[in-house]
Amino acid sequence: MFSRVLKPVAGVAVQNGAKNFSTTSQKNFKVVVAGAAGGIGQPLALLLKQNPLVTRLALYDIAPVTPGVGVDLSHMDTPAKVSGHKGPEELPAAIKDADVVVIPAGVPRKPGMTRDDLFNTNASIVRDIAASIAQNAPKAIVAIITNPVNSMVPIASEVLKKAGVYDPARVLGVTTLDVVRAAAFIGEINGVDPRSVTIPVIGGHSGVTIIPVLSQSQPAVKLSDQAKIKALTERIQEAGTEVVKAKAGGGSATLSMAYAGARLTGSVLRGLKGESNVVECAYVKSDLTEAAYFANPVVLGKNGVEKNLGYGKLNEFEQQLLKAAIPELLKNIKTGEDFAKK
Ligand SMILES: NC(=O)c1ccc[n+]([C@@H]2O[C@H](COP(=O)([O-])OP(=O)(O)OC[C@H]3O[C@@H](n4cnc5c(N)ncnc54)[C@H](O)[C@@H]3O)[C@@H](O)[C@H]2O)c1
Ligand SMILES: O=C(O)C[C@H](O)C(=O)O
Repeated sequence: MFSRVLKPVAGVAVQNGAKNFSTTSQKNFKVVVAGAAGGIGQPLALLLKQNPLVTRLALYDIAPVTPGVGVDLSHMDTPAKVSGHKGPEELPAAIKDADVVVIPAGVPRKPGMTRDDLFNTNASIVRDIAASIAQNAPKAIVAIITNPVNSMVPIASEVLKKAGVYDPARVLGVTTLDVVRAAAFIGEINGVDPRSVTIPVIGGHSGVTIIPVLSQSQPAVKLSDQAKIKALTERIQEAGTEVVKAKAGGGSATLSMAYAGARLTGSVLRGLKGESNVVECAYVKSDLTEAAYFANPVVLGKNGVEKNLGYGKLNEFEQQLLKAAIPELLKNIKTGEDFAKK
């Protein structure tokens, strides 16, 4: 049953994405943050305001503070022109002619909840934003942070399909935080700068669907026995829950997510501007496994996902992780597709 799942794809070299923003802007890009007043949205907007590739930054949220967040950011002495848009009636103006729409809109977890528990609230939020993208910026690259990512990407894809504007190269689920965490933990173990660590994290973005491919880490992870490899794998899979527990009812990861979201958005923009070899892990439409959406390294280019690099050779332990992930992914994807087809 998993023959396609286990088929290794040619060796994958992952570079560590947009660690440095380009200093010369060759094109003007409009970036929208949908959910801009939230725990992720505000620091994400703060980081994007500093990216010289962003010339227009539109902030959208239903929260009354949103225009004020826009005014606040507009006082920064960086080139991006900022606009704040509050409430559904202002959504079209926010989205209009966007090159990239990043979506962190929706509720976060509290202790004891799974990401799937957020589905009922967040599904319609992502559906409605996707519908506006279909109407107002059908060519935009859509980067979805909202959980559960495994189901939200299928929802947005189905909405865009229904509107006749779906391009699988332009819809990404943001799994960058898993890569960032894996690099942070490996850096600590190896005693090196985590920014020098390259590590693919594949599959999806929840529990067992998060598969850090530790055998492909560069430099190699300095862990001798399999029990420690297993423990590190589980820590990466449960890192979101580690933050949820530590915040004790105050939400989930926001600052590290904003950092990861700004990195992914920066990489998308570098690809759009024509830079070559921009590689990030992302959850995208895929035919590598039985799951219709799957995360692994992709090359980002002028039209979004230019090339899917696959997931390379997995060792036996990682193949078992993949086997465990696929049924969960299939279930999550079906939940999203069924909702969008209602
Ligand atoms: N992909 C990842 O790795 C990752 C990491 C962390 C968090 N998340 C997810 O990101 C989402 C946001 O987390 P947060 O901590 O920023 O939450 P938050 O509650 O602090 O912010 C969410 C924002 O969304 C806004 N919002 C709600 N409904 C909206 C709508 N219909 N249109 C526009 N905006 C709307 C809220 O007003 C709020 O400002 C959650 O679903 C969380 O689980 C994903
Ligand atoms: O854990 C969460 O609910 C938020 C996010 O998906 C994360 O990985 O931090």
